[in-house]
Amino acid sequence: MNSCYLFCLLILKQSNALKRKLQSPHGNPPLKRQCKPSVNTFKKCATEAEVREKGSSSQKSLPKKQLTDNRNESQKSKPFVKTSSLFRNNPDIPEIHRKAVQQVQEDVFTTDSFNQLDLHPHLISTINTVLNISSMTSVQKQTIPVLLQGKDALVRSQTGSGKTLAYGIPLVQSLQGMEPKIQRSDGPYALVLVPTRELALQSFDTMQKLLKPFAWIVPGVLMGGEKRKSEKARLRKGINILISTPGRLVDHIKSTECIHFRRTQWLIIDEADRILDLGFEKDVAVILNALNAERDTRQNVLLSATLTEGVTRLADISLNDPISISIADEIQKGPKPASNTDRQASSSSDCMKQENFAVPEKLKQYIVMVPSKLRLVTLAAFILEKCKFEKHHKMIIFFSSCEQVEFHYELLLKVLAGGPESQQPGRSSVSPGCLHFLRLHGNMEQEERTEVFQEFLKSKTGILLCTDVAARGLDLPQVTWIIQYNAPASPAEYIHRIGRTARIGCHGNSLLVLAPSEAEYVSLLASHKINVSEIKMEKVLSSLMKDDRFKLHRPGSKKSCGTDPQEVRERATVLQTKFENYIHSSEGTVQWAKKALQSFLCAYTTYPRNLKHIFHIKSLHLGHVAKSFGLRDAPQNLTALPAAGSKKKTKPRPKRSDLLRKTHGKHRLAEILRSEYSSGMDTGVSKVKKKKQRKPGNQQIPT
Ligand SMILES: Nc1ncnc2c1ncn2[C@@H]1O[C@H](COP(=O)(O)OP(=O)(O)OP(=O)(O)O)[C@@H](O)[C@H]1O
Repeated sequence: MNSCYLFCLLILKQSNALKRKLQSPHGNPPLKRQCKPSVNTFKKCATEAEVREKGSSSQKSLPKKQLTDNRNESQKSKPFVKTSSLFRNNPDIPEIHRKAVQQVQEDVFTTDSFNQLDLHPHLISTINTVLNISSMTSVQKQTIPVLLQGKDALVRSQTGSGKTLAYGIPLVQSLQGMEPKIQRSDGPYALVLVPTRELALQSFDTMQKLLKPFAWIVPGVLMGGEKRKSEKARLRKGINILISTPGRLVDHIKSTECIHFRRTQWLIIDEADRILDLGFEKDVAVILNALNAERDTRQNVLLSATLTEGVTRLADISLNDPISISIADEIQKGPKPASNTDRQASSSSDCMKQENFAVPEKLKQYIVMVPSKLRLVTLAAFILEKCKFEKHHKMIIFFSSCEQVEFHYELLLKVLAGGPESQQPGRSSVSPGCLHFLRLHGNMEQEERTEVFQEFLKSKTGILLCTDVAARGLDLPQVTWIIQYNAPASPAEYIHRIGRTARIGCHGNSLLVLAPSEAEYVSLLASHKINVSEIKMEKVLSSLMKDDRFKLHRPGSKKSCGTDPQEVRERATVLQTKFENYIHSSEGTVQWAKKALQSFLCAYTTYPRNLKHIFHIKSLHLGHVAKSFGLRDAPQNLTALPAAGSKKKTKPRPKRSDLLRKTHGKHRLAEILRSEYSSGMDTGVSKVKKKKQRKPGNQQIPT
């Protein structure tokens, strides 16, 4: 049993001992909270919510005792379902008092064309015709000349500003001109490290396009989940630009004889701050040792939208007198030069000290404050509003664990979209108004992961439920909404998640769902110069008025009118009842919901220490949180839950349970739970062959 699991159990016991009293968000003694006055205006019969499912409209409201009795009866005949009130005993939603901050902004585009650079004409025409790009972005204008001069660089610019081409173009320019001509069998001249498999595929795709006129240079991708044997065969044949996730590369360094870095002259680390996180640090050290052992000199490039001073530790071991390029900081440093785009790269790394990250100009950021009990219905209402009634939206929803992604995917599919028959696999678009759910997380088979990624990439609409595996680097066109159902662990991760929309000058929106006890997160974002506006939960829920599936049928009920708050609440309760009915339709689904809840609680314990005052498990009310997983009561028996993956009705997740068993220390656990950027082969690293002899004199980085 891992430490997190024990911790959760401890917390659950504590929560029970609190007898469901609500906890003050500020850590004061628990208080019985009152609902807002406006909530109290809701009539008792509705808040008691003796909600009948379809076909039971002839029944009248019953006293509470009778209701309970009826419910017991209903185990057989199911005439009634009681949903305890969603709208009572919720904590107050605090007012958000904060100063508006001036967000850091960058100019994405310049008017300069690629012709101004000293590039091979075929490369320029490929950029123009294959990639359909004519003018450089700011980061490209700053970075390409520096890299063409052979210098090392630290590059920071906002999400979706074209960093891939900022390193891709000079890389291809330099390799195509090499004499004697590069041969496939030479092996890697360049190594590109990226944190996830999908980003590896995407970068590979871009590289392939750039290399069209230079067919003798072979790019290749190594990533977890692929057959190791076929990767070995490809390595044997030769890969000149090797794109890989760190874990998978380490695996090959340790077990594949033919891999070598004799000619590796470029090291590019994309999403460098992410790759330097605790989870990857060891892998990167192994990789740098392997590179250093075979070659003394190399050109190194580190890129991210959120490069910070913390990255200088890697910079120290991997960079040689680097040039720092930070588009936003150049703007902040002083009065704008005559031409906005004419900024000079800085030779100091001072600008990386800045922890205020640029946000795309056309990105509108929102938060919604939702009491735990109402989270699920609010999410569902928001999805309906944007993807069913407004249409033409493409949405990504972030969760903090794979189990939650699987759980919400199935639940929303069954209850909101009307079952799997409404989802035709393989299609790239759906009819307007029809909800099309997809999911992506680290416990899926690679084949399916790639299929889903490709499908969402090509699709004009759709709702992708995912973990942070999709937070970094992915360029998914036309995404209009980013929902963060669980708050990210850092402002940097917030920036990357929202950065999946509003790319390269496009419009986009993001919504962060916070519990009232998490309200201070808004100030935390503001302290990093991130401005958010509030959307009221009631406004989100009012979209249920457009969907008569959630209308409460009862004798004498009047015609629905506009956004009557009482009816909105009734409908929210009907929807919640549908969720609960689905969950309580079998013991298997109840266990499944408990597991998802448990994984949420586990993930909640992994927020870093500096955020514990905002995200402390003690401020969660277990019974209320349970409701957002469709459970009618706070689970009393989480201890009795089967081991992950062993229950028939629950989703088998052997990899995850393996990972959890192999987890040592909270940081590693946090890594797995929050991000799961694993190579897919990470548990197999132990079958390691000793790597070749290191060159004497080369610096060895401790692993
Ligand atoms: N000069 C350009 N003009 C127009 N579009 C461009 C240009 N350069 C790149 N793009 C396009 O912009 C999109 C985003 O580029 P890219 O994925 O490289 O951004 P990024 O800065 O790496 O983002 P992230 O920080 O999220 O990884 C891609 O679709 C790319 O094709």
